Amino acid sequence: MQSTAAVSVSASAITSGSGARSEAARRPGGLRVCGLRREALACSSLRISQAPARLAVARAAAAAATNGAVAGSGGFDYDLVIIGAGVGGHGAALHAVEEGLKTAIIEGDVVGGTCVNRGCVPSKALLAVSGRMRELHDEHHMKSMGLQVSSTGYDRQAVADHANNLASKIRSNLTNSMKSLGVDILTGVGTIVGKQRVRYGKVGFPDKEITARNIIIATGSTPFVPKGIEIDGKTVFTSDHALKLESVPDWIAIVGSGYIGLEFSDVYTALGSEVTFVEALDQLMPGFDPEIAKLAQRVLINPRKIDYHTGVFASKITPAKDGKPVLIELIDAKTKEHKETLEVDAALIATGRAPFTKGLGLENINVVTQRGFVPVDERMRVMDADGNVVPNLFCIGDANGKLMLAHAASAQGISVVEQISGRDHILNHLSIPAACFTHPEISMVGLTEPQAREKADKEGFEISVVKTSFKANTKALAENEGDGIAKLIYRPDTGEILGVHILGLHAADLIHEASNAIALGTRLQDIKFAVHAHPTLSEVLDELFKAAKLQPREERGSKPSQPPQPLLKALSFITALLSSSIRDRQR
Ligand SMILES: Cc1cc2nc3c(=O)[nH]c(=O)nc-3n(C[C@H](O)[C@H](O)[C@H](O)COP(=O)(O)OP(=O)(O)OC[C@H]3O[C@@H](n4cnc5c(N)ncnc54)[C@H](O)[C@@H]3O)c2cc1C
Ligand SMILES: NC(=O)c1ccc[n+]([C@@H]2O[C@H](COP(=O)([O-])OP(=O)(O)OC[C@H]3O[C@@H](n4cnc5c(N)ncnc54)[C@H](O)[C@@H]3O)[C@@H](O)[C@H]2O)c1
Repeated sequence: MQSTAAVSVSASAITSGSGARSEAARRPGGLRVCGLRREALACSSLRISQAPARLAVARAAAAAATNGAVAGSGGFDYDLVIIGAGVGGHGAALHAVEEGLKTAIIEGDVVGGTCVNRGCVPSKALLAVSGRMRELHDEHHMKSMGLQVSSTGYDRQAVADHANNLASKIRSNLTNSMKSLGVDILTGVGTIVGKQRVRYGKVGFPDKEITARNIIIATGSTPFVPKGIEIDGKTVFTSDHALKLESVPDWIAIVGSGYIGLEFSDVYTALGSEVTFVEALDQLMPGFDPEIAKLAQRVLINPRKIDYHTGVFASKITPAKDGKPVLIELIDAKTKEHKETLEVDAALIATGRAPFTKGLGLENINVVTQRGFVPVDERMRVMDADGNVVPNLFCIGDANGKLMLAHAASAQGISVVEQISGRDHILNHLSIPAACFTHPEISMVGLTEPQAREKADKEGFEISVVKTSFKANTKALAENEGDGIAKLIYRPDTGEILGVHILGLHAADLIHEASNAIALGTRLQDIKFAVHAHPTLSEVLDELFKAAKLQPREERGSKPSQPPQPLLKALSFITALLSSSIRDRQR
């Protein structure tokens, strides 16, 4: 039991879990890449002493990619300026300094952005508490393992402090990792004032100007609040307020059953609230694979104190005032007719996020946003109003709206730095996993079944689907956590993995075997022979891959698997090295 999480318990025997460890990933060149997941401590141990040898090569390659001028020269103040120090900007900055690029990051608020201060980090601290509370409250679960819990309770302020302290810790780790590597952290709001020129300073009065060979916009997003909803921050609020856990309402309506809604329903119900979901679409969790959403409803919604209204919009929400409760007017999502008015203690608005791109000065460079999102191509290069690439300007993370996840933002940033370092790179977004950290967790990568069927119909191939259950897994049963399935959608003719969806214990960790397989182009005919330790939850995926029925070898598509990314990277590194040494000899 972590002492910082304020759950008070008295149990006859409880085994404590260990904390997560972050680790720097190794790259072919021998340097570690510090990205989002390496945010905690590993970045400070990055071996920068190895950098100089590659630095010259990287600079030469970057120069080649940007019309011949050597990076750091040519009159620019910086090789790279990043606007926004969230996880996307941080991932890009660390990779840039590793590549030898002189880098600055401009932040208008606090380092860490949404994920660290108002998103992933504090929410996962609250979910860690809710997971333990849920387990300790589950008398049947405890008894079946021979445990007795005589009483449970929590101290709301201490739980809130746990989340806040974690955010502060990660924020300072992020800041220190950039400082120690020589990233210039510039304070103020950044505005693009012309090609390769950024001004920054106080809002409306940006008084300092810098130039950069390349600029990355990484300005993120803020909560989207539909018209008619009045936020008072006390009884009607967004995740920004909810994460402070200033209260635990007896009855809370959660508007929107996406990631935020679902995770907060897990927190609130574990802490004793009753929840009512209001969802505009016809089913809860509409973003998930429908079969997984259905099972999630059986596991995460129905047994808990949760009811729901689907197919309705919350058209008007009035905060509690003068002894009156929060009023929520529901209208039919299709006919727009008034359906009913809910009276609740509080309402959490979890209806998506809006890009934070106002005031960026995009009009100065002929860029028009689309619903606020910065238009980009598959290389994150910003497109102008005429559909042309704006040279030396990129946009990553929530601000481009491609995939609003922390690790996606960071991966896009690393991909951009690869390009400006002279190595072409396109990130395969279908290989990026996502997870919802409920108890149990849900995770996914690639296509949902309906998406895969649509693609198959269009492109004229067959798909197959197999499933395995956590109920048949020894480790899950030892933990008494047999609720859950894993689902694989694949092409029987080629063995290509199209999508994997998991609901069950530690699903968020399990998904990486599938996402790495997709990223590296590994086919089922190969991965099904990989060996998994016994007894582990990973065997759920082992079973899944083995269950896939492929066409006989001679009938299978002959298209070779995509070469692994590390191999591609190593090849492009060698090419860059050779071409820079040839150029050196010609000078
Ligand atoms: C409650 C919640 C939970 C979440 N949980 C998860 C999770 O578990 N896993 C996950 O992958 N994702 C999660 N997300 C999503 C994740 O937080 C975002 O996808 C991620 O933060 C996006 O990163 P970013 O770098 O694009 O933007 P942000 O993190 O939003 O950072 C943008 C930064 O830019 C700064 N900025 C904006 N404009 C300017 C300007 N003009 N000049 C200077 N600075 C500027 C902002 O102040 C901010 O610091 C969660 C989100 C929320 C709200
Ligand atoms: N674990 C994670 O990775 C994690 C956790 C939290 C947030 N996030 C990210 O943050 C982003 C925002 O999350 P979110 O849950 O707010 O958005 P979301 O897009 O996941 O879900 C929003 C839901 O609100 C519904 N909705 C919209 N307007 C409505 C209205 N007026 N009345 C009723 N329902 C309405 C939508 O149909 C949808 O189901 C997501 O894109 C997600 O990627 C990720």
